Amino acid sequence: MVLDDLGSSLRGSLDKLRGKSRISEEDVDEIVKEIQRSLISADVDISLVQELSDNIKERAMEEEPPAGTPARDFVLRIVYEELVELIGDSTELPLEEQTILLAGLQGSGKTTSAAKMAWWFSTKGLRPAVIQTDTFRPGAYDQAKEMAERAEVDFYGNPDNDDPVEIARKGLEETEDADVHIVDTAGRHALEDDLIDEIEEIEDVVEPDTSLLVLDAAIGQGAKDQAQQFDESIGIDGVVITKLDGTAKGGGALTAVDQTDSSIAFLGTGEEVQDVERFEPDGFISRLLGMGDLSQLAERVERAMQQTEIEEDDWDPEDMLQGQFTLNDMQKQMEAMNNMGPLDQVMDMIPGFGGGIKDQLPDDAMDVTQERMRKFSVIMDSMTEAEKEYPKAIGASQIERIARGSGTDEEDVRELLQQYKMMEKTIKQFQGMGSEQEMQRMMKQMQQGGGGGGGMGGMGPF
Ligand SMILES: Nc1nc2c(ncn2[C@@H]2O[C@H](COP(=O)(O)OP(=O)(O)OP(=O)(O)O)[C@@H](O)[C@H]2O)c(=O)[nH]1
Repeated sequence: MVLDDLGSSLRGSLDKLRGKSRISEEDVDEIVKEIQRSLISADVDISLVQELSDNIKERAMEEEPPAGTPARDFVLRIVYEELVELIGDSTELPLEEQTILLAGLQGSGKTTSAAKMAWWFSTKGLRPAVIQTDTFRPGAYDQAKEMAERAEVDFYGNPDNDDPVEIARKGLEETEDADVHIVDTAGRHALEDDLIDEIEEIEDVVEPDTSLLVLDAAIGQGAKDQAQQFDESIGIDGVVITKLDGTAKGGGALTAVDQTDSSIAFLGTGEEVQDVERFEPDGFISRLLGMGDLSQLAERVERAMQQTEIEEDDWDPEDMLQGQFTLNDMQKQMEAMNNMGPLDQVMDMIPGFGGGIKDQLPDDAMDVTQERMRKFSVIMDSMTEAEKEYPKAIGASQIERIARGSGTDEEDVRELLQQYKMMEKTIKQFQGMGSEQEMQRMMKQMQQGGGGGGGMGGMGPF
C-alpha cells in the first residue's frame, strides 16, 4: 500500500505518547522525523515533506489540546488533518454522462486503468465505453479489447487505422449509446513532442470533461516533470496511481498531484479489471494511520456478494444453516472472499487489524493464505458434484484421483478436507446458537469478516 511504511512507523512513535497528557518538543521532533523519513523513502518531493512537517510541528507546539484530550489523540488529529490537506479530496467524477481522457507514459497502466475504470462505472449502473486510440504500441488494441470484454463494457478501436485522432472521433460516434466514454491514448518511453502534439489533437476532438494522468506508483521524482508537461498541454484534473500492489512507495504520484494542483481519482491494486478503488481521502488516510476504513470494506463486501450471487444464484447461505454444510458452501465462501480482493488489503480495512494484529503476522502469512485459497479452489474444481455434496464419502482412491486431476499433491487434498471439517464444526456450533435471525446475523458477520479471523470467520488457521 502506498506510504505503508509511514503508517507503521507513525503508529510506533505515536504509541510512545500513550498515557501522556502533554507533549514535549522532543516528542514532536521524533514524530516529525519519522514522518520525514517515511515520506522521503516513499519518494515524496523534499519541499512537500518540509512543508508538511513544518505545519505539523508548528501546530503541535502552538495549539492548545482540548481539555482532557490525550496527547496521542491530539497529535494524531493534527497529522491526519495535515495529510488530508496534502492529499486533498478525490477527483470529482459525477455518476453521469461524461468523457474522460487518459494520459501517461508508456507502461504506466493506461490501458488497464481504462478497463478498470469502465468496470467501476458499470458497477454504479452506468454504461461505459472504452475507446482505444493507441496506434503506437503493437498489441495495445488486442489488450484493450480483451480487457473491455472482461469488464463487460462497450469498446471501440481500429487496428487498421493509424490515425489516433480519427479513431477518437469515430469512437465517440460508434459508442454514442454509452454514458461514460473513457479514451485511452498512446504512451512513449519519454515525453516527446510528437506525443504531446498527438494528445493535444485528441483532446481537441474529444473535448473531455476530465483528463487524468496515469502514474505508476513506483515513479520517483520524474513524476514532477511529467505532471507539469501534461498539465501544460491538456490540463490535468486528477491522477490515477497504478501498481500499488507492487510497491510501498507512491510518493511520486503525490508530488504530481501537488504539481498539477489536482487530486487522486483512482488507485490500481492489481492486474485484474476489478483491482481498482475509487480514491477516498478520509478512508485512505485512516487506513494509513491504522484506523480502519469501514466504508471501503462495506463496498467490497457488497460487490463480492453481488458477484457471487450472479455467478451462482441457486446458492443460498440459509441452506448452510439448515443442517448440511457442503464443500459447495465452502467454495462459495472462498469465492466471496476472493472477490473482495487480496486478504491483506481487506484486513487493512478492518478496524483494529490494520496496524495491530496484521503487523504481527509473518510477512508472507497473507500470501500463503491467498495461495492456499487458490489451491483449494482448483482442487474443488476437480471434484464431482456428489463428492462436494458428501465430502465424508471421499476415500483414499478419490483423493488420489482428485490430486491428479487438479495437479496438486494428495497432501493438499487432505488439508482441504481437514479445513472443511473444521469449518463444518464451526457452523454446527452456530447452529446450536438459538434463533434463525441470530444465526443469519452470525453468517453475515462471517461473510463480512467480522468474526475476527481476517474474514473467513470460523475457518480456523486461514
Ligand atoms: N500489478 C499491477 N499491474 C498493473 C496494474 N496496472 C497495470 N498493470 C500492468 O502494467 C503493465 C502495463 O500496463 P498497460 O495498461 O499496458 O500500460 P499502458 O500505459 O497502457 O501502456 P502503453 O500502451 O504502452 O502506453 C501491464 O502488464 C499491466 O498488467 C496494477 O495496478 N497492478
